[in-house]
Amino acid sequence: MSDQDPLPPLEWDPQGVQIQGFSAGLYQIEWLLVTVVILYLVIIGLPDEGALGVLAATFGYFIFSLLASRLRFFGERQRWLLALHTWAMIGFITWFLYSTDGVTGPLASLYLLAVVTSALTLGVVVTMLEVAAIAACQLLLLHLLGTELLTTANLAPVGTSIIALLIVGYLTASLVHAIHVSNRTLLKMASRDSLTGLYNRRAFDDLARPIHEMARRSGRPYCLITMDMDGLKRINDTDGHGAGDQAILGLTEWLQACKRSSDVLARYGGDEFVMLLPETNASGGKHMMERLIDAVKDDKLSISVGIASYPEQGGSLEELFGHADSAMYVSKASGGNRVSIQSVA
Ligand SMILES: Nc1nc2c(ncn2[C@@H]2O[C@H](COP(=O)(O)OP(=O)(O)OP(=O)(O)O)[C@@H](O)[C@H]2O)c(=O)[nH]1
Repeated sequence: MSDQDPLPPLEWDPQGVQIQGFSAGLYQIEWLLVTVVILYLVIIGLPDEGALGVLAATFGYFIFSLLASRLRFFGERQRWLLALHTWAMIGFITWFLYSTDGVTGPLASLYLLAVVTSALTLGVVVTMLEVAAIAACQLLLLHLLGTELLTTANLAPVGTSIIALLIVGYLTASLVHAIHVSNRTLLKMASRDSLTGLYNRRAFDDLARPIHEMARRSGRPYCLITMDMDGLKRINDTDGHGAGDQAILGLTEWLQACKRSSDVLARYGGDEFVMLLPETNASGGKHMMERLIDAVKDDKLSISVGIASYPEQGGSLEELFGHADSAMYVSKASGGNRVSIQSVA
């Protein structure tokens, strides 16, 4: 979908929503980091050398966090912006350790904040890469502080803390992944019809609302179509429920074949389907449904269709549903297998 496309995404994006929700709390983690650092400086005192650098880095990091939370970077739900925050965290902690107590001091555990932030939002691979970056930073610190690198006494504490970060990062990211998987399954169960795999009524209502709002703001039309299969009860009664299911699945296939990717299709109830066609007026929707009725005849399927379009036939979704349903009943009462548009006085 291009940037100019007026339509909202037609798929729910649980991970995106989760990232957006997490971002609201991210600045609290960053301010916690700044608070711990300030407390440390107040209690232990500024280092003899490089005090100005420590203060400047702390102030700079505070401003970065403040601006990032104010600018609402995360409105775009971009993961790389979250990654940028964790890299800034790692950079700031490394600089602080360099200027104060060195690699193995108590503040080295602050790296945990970056690892947990990453594990909660960016996945196992990125988290492991960040732990590797922290290991590199710690080795660089040892080197810069003039410590002999290749001695067990110096490498052991760094190695131990890196292993701890690896375990915490891996376990947290794996658990979050498992939660994403189960969320996706739950979302699918809650939003899809089990027979056809189409959106159910609840999902359709959720997806239709932003399209309506978008059309209202842009003044562009959209078309709401309600459909009801003709004679499904007779198919069930004469050929069995399995044949009825096949008829529903057959119609679903035809509907999916004729719709555009931006159209939203749902099974609204037993033998009722509903479709929303963005950027389409009533006559566009009518042409499409007449072609469909013609095509499904070959499969001995028959449907009654009602159409209402925004803004011609109503200013709200509820009104449009009312008009489309009335039109559909007109089609049904006229013998079915036809399309009707209710004229609005
Ligand atoms: N096989 C099958 N039948 C279903 C399903 N959901 C609803 N039905 C049946 O579909 C039938 C719908 O009946 P009606 O509303 O009278 O619709 P119809 O038989 O198509 O009659 P008209 O709408 O008047 O043309 C009912 O008998 C329902 O039990 C389903 O998932 N599978």
